[in-house]
Amino acid sequence: MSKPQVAIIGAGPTGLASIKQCIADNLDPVCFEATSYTAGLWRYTEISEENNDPHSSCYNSVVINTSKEIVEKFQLIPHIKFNTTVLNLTILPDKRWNVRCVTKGEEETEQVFDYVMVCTGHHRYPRLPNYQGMDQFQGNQIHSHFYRVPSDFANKRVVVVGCGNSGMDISVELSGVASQVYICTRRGTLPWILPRLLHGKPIDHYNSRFYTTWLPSFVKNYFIKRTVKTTIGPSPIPGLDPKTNPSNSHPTLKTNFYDCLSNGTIIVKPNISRLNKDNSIEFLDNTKVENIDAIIYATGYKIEFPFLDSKIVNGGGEVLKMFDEEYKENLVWLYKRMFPPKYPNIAFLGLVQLIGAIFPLSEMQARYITSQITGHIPSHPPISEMNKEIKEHQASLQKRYYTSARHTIQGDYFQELDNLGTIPAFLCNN
Ligand SMILES: NC(=O)C1=CN([C@@H]2O[C@H](COP(=O)(O)OP(=O)(O)OC[C@H]3O[C@@H](n4cnc5c(N)ncnc54)[C@H](OP(=O)(O)O)[C@@H]3O)[C@@H](O)[C@H]2O)C=CC1
Repeated sequence: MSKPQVAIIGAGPTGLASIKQCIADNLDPVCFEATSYTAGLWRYTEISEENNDPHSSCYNSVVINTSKEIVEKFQLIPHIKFNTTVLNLTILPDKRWNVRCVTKGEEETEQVFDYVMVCTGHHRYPRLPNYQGMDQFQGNQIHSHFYRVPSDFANKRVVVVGCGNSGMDISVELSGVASQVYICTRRGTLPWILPRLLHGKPIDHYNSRFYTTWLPSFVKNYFIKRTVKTTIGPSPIPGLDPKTNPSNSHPTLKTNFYDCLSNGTIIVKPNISRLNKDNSIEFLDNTKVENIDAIIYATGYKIEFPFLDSKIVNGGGEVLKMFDEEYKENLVWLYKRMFPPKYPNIAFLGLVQLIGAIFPLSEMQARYITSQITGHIPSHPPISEMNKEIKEHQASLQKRYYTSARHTIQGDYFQELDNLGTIPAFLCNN
């Protein structure tokens, strides 16, 4: 009998884990990778005329592990079709998937697969705000996806929009070279800023099952607030400390942001109300800054899969009606964070924003899927049960996090691993 054929889309860390696991389970994987290299969105690439729409969102100072070891050790390269973009996936009457793709400089081709593992990540397509006057502003406007090095902004007056990790990192980098940096927060406050290291260890290493699963959130919030108070302290500019609890948002990690606030190289502003032709910018508190050279929108990413009908990922009409306008832009309606209830033989991996590293979960997801393809673990429950699980998960996210497009795929490290790893047949098989 021939081996089941599996299409893997993307050779980033999640795609590489998927190839490795398919090989281990005696499946036949073909990985389609749009670029000429592995590591996908996690590989730093310069922006140039030839590479003006980069895959990677990494700026030069982000420290990354490009997964070279796994590629070499498990001999994954022969399974990857580089420079090959998947254009379209269609489901066939026998529930297999037709993959239409094109390799650079060649004709389009089609191939049928028993299963598809989508591993393209969620930091590829910039989300932009919509401000009055954006089309009239004469300065440079870019999304943080296109930001690479601070020297491009030397001696410039720059406005950074958004206070996630990108906005905070970039504004601090720029503060060393720009003549003035402004950062806008649409919440009116700064986010919770947590120490990167605590007693010499990365802060996420203090996560434990007991902490994340058993402690009530008011106790967790108390501990985090106390840690922040004793390590970082409050904002040096009064009135900017967050009004929500630490557990209500994706955390932001410490840079020397507060140093920059105190010496004035970064000034915090509320959201923008309009941009003007004379390069001035007005804010919601009726203040105005003049002569702005550049705006960097660090406003996060859209979760998109251009080769697929979006309702496969977000559940479509009836499901979308349940959510707020912004939240539904990035809604992911997947059973166990991977499986669209109505579409068999396809899974999305790495679509969880963990507080902790994503790579162990990607690997666990790949193992779960290949165990299911090989029949070591049971297939899915009925569609109604899958929808119920997703609905409950989304309700718990909405209860915990404030409503924002950045919070639709949040996950806790241990719960997400346990959600897959506690199935006995799965453990025995691996
Ligand atoms: N060094 C590191 O470890 C880094 C990690 N990252 C990770 O990459 C991921 C993406 O981060 P990032 O690029 O910061 O994106 P995020 O989605 O995390 O943050 C986006 C920011 O933009 C704000 N925003 C969104 N839409 C608007 C709007 N229309 N008007 C004004 N403000 C808006 C959000 O506000 P609100 O909160 O109100 O939604 C939020 O402050 C995260 O997981 C992050 O942790 C990124 C950079 C560095």
